[in-house]
Amino acid sequence: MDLPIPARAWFARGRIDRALSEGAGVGVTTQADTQAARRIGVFGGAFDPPHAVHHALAAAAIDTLALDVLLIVPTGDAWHKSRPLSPARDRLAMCRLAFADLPKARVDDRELHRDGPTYTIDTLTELQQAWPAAQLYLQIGADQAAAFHTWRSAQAIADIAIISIAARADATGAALQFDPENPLPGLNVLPDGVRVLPLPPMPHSATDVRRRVAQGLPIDHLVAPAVAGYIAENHLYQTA
Ligand SMILES: Nc1ncnc2c1ncn2[C@@H]1O[C@H](COP(=O)(O)OP(=O)(O)OP(=O)(O)O)[C@@H](O)[C@H]1O
Ligand SMILES: O=C(O)c1ccc[n+]([C@@H]2O[C@H](COP(=O)([O-])O)[C@@H](O)[C@H]2O)c1
Repeated sequence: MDLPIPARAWFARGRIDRALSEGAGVGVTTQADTQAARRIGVFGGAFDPPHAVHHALAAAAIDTLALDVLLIVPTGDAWHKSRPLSPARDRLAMCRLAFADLPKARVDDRELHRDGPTYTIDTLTELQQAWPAAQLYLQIGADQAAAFHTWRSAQAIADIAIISIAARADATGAALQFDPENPLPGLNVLPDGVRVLPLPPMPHSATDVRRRVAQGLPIDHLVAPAVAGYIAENHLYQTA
């Protein structure tokens, strides 16, 4: 399924450098700009690269969960991924471009500055300490919901944050197994501790984007124009 992405003037390739240097409207979180936030969403990922469904999830989470702010958190050292990620600088830059049209999104680079493997519990604990009055929402896809019990301190995460899950399809378009009655297998979560976003299962993946770039196939229907421009200008994903 292709998602239309509104092309904004500054998404044009020639303006990417300017957008990056200005932060493209989404900066690193500061205490000032989220001080009043009571509903803080956290959407972490490798974002290698951020694609159309990441954007759709972010927009849906902001609306459905009535978030004051959604932190887009690129992963530092993804201990759970078998392949090395692209440089943090590139993934951070692409996140700034990909989510810039969502006024409530903030790209937060804290995990990129943390030593050692990236654990979401560390991020949520920091946020909880910084904003003790806020309710935290953690946004994940159905693949991560199925693997959630393997995360470090998974139960503690579910105790700290409401987990918001988006259905996902595999490359064939078949929906991943996801039981709304038992959305986080192996965990003890109250019904109001979990939300499911009203989105259909979609098969997009960063793996597919990387593979298509390596094969010289178009990716314009899969990523924002500015992200496609960044990938081309920086010669990313030349090999899958
Ligand atoms: N098509 C999708 N549907 C639902 N959730 C998704 C989808 N793509 C990514 N997500 C979710 O977005 C978050 C970040 O994902 P990530 O950056 O690893 O993208 P990815 O497409 O899964 O990447 P890769 O193909 O490299 O593994 C995860 O919680 C993941 O479950
Ligand atoms: O903390 C953990 O143990 C943990 C295990 C697996 C995934 N995560 C986080 O889940 C998010 C999505 O992961 P991924 O692999 O789909 O990009 C990202 O922020 C990861 O850091 C976190």
